[in-house]
Amino acid sequence: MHPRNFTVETPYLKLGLPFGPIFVRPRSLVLNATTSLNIDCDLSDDDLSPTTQRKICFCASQNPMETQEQGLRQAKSTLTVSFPYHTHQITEDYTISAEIIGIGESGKVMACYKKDSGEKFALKVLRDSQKARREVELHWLTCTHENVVSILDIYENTFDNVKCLLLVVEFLEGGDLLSQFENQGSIPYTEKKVGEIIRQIGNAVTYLHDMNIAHRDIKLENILCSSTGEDCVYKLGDYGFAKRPERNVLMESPCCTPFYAPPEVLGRERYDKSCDMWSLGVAMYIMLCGYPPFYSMKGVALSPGMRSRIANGYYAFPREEWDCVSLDTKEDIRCLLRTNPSDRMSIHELMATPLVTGEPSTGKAPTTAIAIPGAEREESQCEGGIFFNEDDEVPDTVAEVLPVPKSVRFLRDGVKAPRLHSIQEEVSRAMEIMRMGHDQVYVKNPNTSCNNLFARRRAVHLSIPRVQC
Ligand SMILES: Nc1ncnc2c1ncn2[C@@H]1O[C@H](COP(=O)(O)OP(=O)(O)OP(=O)(O)O)[C@@H](O)[C@H]1O
Repeated sequence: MHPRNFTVETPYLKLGLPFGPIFVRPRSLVLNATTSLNIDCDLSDDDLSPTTQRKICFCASQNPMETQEQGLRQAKSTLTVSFPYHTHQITEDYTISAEIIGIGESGKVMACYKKDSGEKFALKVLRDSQKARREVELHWLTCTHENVVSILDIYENTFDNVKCLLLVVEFLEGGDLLSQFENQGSIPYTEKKVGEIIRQIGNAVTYLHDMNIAHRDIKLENILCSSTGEDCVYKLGDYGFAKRPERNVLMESPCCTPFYAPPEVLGRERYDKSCDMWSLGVAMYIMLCGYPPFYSMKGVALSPGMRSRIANGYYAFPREEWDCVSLDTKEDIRCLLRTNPSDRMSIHELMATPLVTGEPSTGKAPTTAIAIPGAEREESQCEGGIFFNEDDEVPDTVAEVLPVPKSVRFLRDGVKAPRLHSIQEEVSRAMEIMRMGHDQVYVKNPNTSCNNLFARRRAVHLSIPRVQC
């Protein structure tokens, strides 16, 4: 689409982007994501002779494009940040449109158009920070993969004395997978379709994990679709929580290998990757039945009950939706939703499953999701089924277990289901808890919180009336 057809150049202040005066400079930079990290990851341990190791270490701390173009700057901290970026104003190259493509926690994603070709792209603006730089760096390192959203250009521009990183990425017309799923009524996808989605996203995750990068925020909103048709290509985006082992431990050692890394660092790395596998399990579950495995029944953000159910792996495969799903696929989900990170299926194991490869299934019998006394009692009602009492707390005794999980009752009783988007928010917060070393704490607004437990305590102790939600 050409910008002449529909867009008027927007006053940037309206977008909260007070672009300054434009300085025109000759430029020709096209980002080329060949990066030193590829080099250090592609080598097997055997290849790591001391000379090679030193060479890699050197490469890892140098930006090979540093001298390529005026306006391109090497990031200041070479050990932690290594991506090329422009320092001239983005408006010299792109027309920023008022069209909002999506809204995420870190702000709006806007449409922008390349001035010389009229091509549409998506623009993400991040306030410059260590976290933002990590996001851009890890995304840039992996963005040449066909199932990762490609980065076209990166700018470092200052607006009102606030330094920002501007990320121009390919625009994916099909939008995010959660919206696509909801737009068709949250009707479960077939196993074939889920297998195809997981195959593509799994390819991206394999690529990341093999580079020792954990995405840590895999969810349907962060899977972007090239189209709404059968030929859709699925791509992983939003590296806001992505992480790889601390460079100062793994890279600053004299020979540039993990020999000096303490076990907790290596352990954490494995933990982070297994967090991705758990998320893939949740995504698969949602796509196969139309509701998530874990959520609060009271429509509140992450309740104590939901938290406990996640921690204990209490979820169900209610028959109504899951009878038509193969035993193998349910078993895959069980292996992905294992509570102990080290027991969880790895990405390589997932990629070898019949669901992903499309090969005939072995038809092996499933194991139970979690062994709790009395769970067998429910088998007739819901396979692998567990939990849920009225107060959204984890049941203390088996007697409190309901035969039909409340999690799906709203579907059967014709009650309007909560939008998956709001449920996903809760799952996202659960993810925050699962991430080790997460650097954001979510604090609810006490005046508007609908959390029942909090409301009860507030009413009892402070005589403040309950919020009507
Ligand atoms: N390249 C793109 N093409 C099309 N839509 C996009 C693109 N990038 C982002 N979006 C839309 O914008 C939404 C938010 O984008 P993104 O996840 O990158 O932002 P965020 O602020 O990091 O969000 P989050 O809340 O997940 O942290 C996406 O869910 C998607 O709907």
